[in-house]
Amino acid sequence: MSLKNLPVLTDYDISPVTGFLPAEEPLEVLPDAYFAPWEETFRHFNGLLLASRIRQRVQEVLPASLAVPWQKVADMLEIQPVLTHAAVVMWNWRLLYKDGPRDLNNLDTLATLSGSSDESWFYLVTTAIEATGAPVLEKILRSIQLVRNDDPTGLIQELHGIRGIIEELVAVLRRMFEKCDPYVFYWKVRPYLAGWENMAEAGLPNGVRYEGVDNGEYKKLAGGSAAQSSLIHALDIAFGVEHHPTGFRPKKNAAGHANGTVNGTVNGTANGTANGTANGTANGVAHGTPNGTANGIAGAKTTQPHNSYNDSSEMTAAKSPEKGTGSTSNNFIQKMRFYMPGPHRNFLTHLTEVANIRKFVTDKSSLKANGHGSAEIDQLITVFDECVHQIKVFRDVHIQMVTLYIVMQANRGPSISHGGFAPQAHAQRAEVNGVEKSAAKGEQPGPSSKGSSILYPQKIIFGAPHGLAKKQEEGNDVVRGTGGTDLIPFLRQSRDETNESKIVPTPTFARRKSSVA
Ligand code: HEM
Repeated sequence: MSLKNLPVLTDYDISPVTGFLPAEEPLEVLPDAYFAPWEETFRHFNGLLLASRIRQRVQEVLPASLAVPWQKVADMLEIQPVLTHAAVVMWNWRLLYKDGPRDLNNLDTLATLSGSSDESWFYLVTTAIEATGAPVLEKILRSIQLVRNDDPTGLIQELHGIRGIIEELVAVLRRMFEKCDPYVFYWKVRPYLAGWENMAEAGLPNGVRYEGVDNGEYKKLAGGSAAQSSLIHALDIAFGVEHHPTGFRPKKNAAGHANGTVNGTVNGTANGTANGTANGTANGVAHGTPNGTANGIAGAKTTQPHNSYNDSSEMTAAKSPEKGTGSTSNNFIQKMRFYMPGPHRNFLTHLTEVANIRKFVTDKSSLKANGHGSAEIDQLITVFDECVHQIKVFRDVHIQMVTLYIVMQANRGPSISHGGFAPQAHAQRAEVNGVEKSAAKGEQPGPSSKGSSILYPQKIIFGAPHGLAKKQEEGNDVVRGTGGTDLIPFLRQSRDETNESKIVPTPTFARRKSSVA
């Protein structure tokens, strides 16, 4: 049987040097005069926001002048017309010194929404992660070839290199704490990343209407998230890390693969067995519709909001950002691929089809179990597990970060003394105290007292919930991610699934450490 050719990075718009980042610095502004109104609005964005005049320039309905070209560009890139990881991380950087490296000592952002250095740092740490991880792609492809050559010695060497790179990713990730203040991130930056899916409480029950696109129907598109990083997906695929819907833990067979039997229930709604087997890694995506991307959703009528990625009813054959991908794969993680540029998504599909490292190491491990072990097999298992362990450590640190940057901020609430000012919150507090001054004086409330320029859109201090991350139920803190996930259980499971992908599993000690919340 002839083997499928290995992917060639450049065929998928991936640079061997810069990975998923473009090899050239991204354009700072669009040169054509046609785009001048966009560029102009964006140049004045922070001023317009401060002066509470942004709504005079930007409506909630996306006008055709924006929606049509945006959709066209998105179609060309095979990405979604919404703020994405690609837009704010991969294509939003410049080098301070042109001959210097793509690292945190030499990167700046092209654009931010809040105008804060915290937001820049938030994006740039992730850009630096993409840059640091770039060499891992060729190493993964070489490893796959070494498996095909039945060359465990070469593979061991290559895996050592990969482990070193993942360690570096963790080191860069930890630098987030240096210059991105959790308070600023949560209250001032994150609202812009929210997208318009699951945003009923923020006043967008149907998403946003794109005038002139698909008969002006509403689109519900998820917010930007580094869960859209092709790099992390590539690592999962390479090492056979399988993700399942939250609360859905399939039994593994001897080779460590899911055999399709569901262990427990899915969010209390599904029980019994999952339809479709989860053989091999992320095969849900492999069978997705890489080219259907934008079209899948663009043509769809607005459907009922769905807030849960754990619901088995979503595990149907639907293949668009609005639905799951028809397997026991984690729907949220699979859905995030529709928010990647098409070539990168296609690369992941191709990679999935040729991934063989885990099977090779598992087979060697079986040899050992049957009394045919060797020092080389031991080394191979060890270094493979070390790579997986580093991915798990990455997720440990990430959970700590999410706890600090989201859960704790959501629980604490906004702080007026922190330098911010929430007009709507003040107006509501005034109501609570029975001192609605403007009403008492018979005056019309001024523009700042009715929330036209809320600087804390995530939560109104004394009022009804209004936002993204918040307590969903009294006494039960459920904080959701921009993608709508019940994020801590989702992230913990993702971490645990990584740990369980080791050939020789080790206990997940990190749970206590990472449960800061
Ligand atoms: C302050 C920093 C960060 C915060 C607050 C944060 C927040 C989140 C949240 C809330 C999710 C859940 C998905 C959702 O519902 O939106 C998520 C997922 C994810 N994030 Fe981050 N993130 C941060 C930094 C990063 C960085 C730098 C990376 C590096 C690429 C990253 C990679 C991921 C990945 C891969 C997932 C999917 C879950 C998984 O694979 O385990 N995040 N993040």
